[in-house]
Amino acid sequence: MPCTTPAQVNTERGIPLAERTNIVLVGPMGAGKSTVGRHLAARLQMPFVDSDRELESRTGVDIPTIFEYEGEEGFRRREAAVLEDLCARCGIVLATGGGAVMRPENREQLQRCGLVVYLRTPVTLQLKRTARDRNRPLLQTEDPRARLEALLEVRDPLYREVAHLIVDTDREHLRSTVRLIARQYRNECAGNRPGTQPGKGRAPGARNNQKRKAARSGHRGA
Ligand SMILES: Nc1ncnc2c1ncn2[C@@H]1O[C@H](COP(=O)(O)OP(=O)(O)O)[C@@H](O)[C@H]1O
Ligand SMILES: O=C(O)C1=C[C@@H](OP(=O)(O)O)[C@@H](O)[C@H](O)C1
Ligand SMILES: [Mg+2]
Repeated sequence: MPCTTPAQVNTERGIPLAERTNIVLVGPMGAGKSTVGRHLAARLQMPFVDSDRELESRTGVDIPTIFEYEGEEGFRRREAAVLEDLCARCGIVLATGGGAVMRPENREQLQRCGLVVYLRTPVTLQLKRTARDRNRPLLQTEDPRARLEALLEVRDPLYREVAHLIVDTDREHLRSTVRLIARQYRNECAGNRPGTQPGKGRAPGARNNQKRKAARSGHRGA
């Protein structure tokens, strides 16, 4: 269900821009989705939801326990159900888990419900940021670098497919990443929320995936 007035129409993939009132962060483990999401939400005064934390609070157990008892398949099933519920909300900042893009139905819902931002991060940085955390079952392996590389090979095209905007987190500090996404959201989507006005101008440094794709396919982007 659209959150607001269907005044603006975006031709890209037939998805009305007016449905996008959320900000959705995608990207690999250690990209900073949870961290950037929390700061972004504070800056924009929007509620912040992390789909992994939501899943943990619904089940009452942590992610490694879900993997232990139900395997990755069980985790993905639960994750998809959580994402479906969260995508029905309006005006939130949503940090997804790194594998949220694996299911086509997730990709479609994420795309529809918000401005999707891919936090692109090199594997070396992912490794550094996740080294001390035991809460990611997929990295509890002999060779986490090889695992991250293999995952990125499969997932990078999916992150790109779903994203409206790609931000390189290795080139930007946390604060400037947050500022850049906030500005882009204000420009593109904030006017969709009642009582808000879209901003002016484009955030410097932002790479608008939608517009690049639209230019290639001869469409006009959002
Ligand atoms: N832009 C950043 N610069 C420096 N450290 C970061 C940045 N983003 C995240 N981190 C750190 O990296 C770790 C993993 O970040 P997290 O937000 O949990 O990533 P994700 O949710 O994408 O897996 C955290 O300790 C966080 O403080
Ligand atoms: O990449 C993945 O498949 C996963 C990423 C994790 O979230 P973060 O990306 O926030 O670390 C979490 O959802 C789970 O451990 C699986
Ligand atoms: Mg996270």
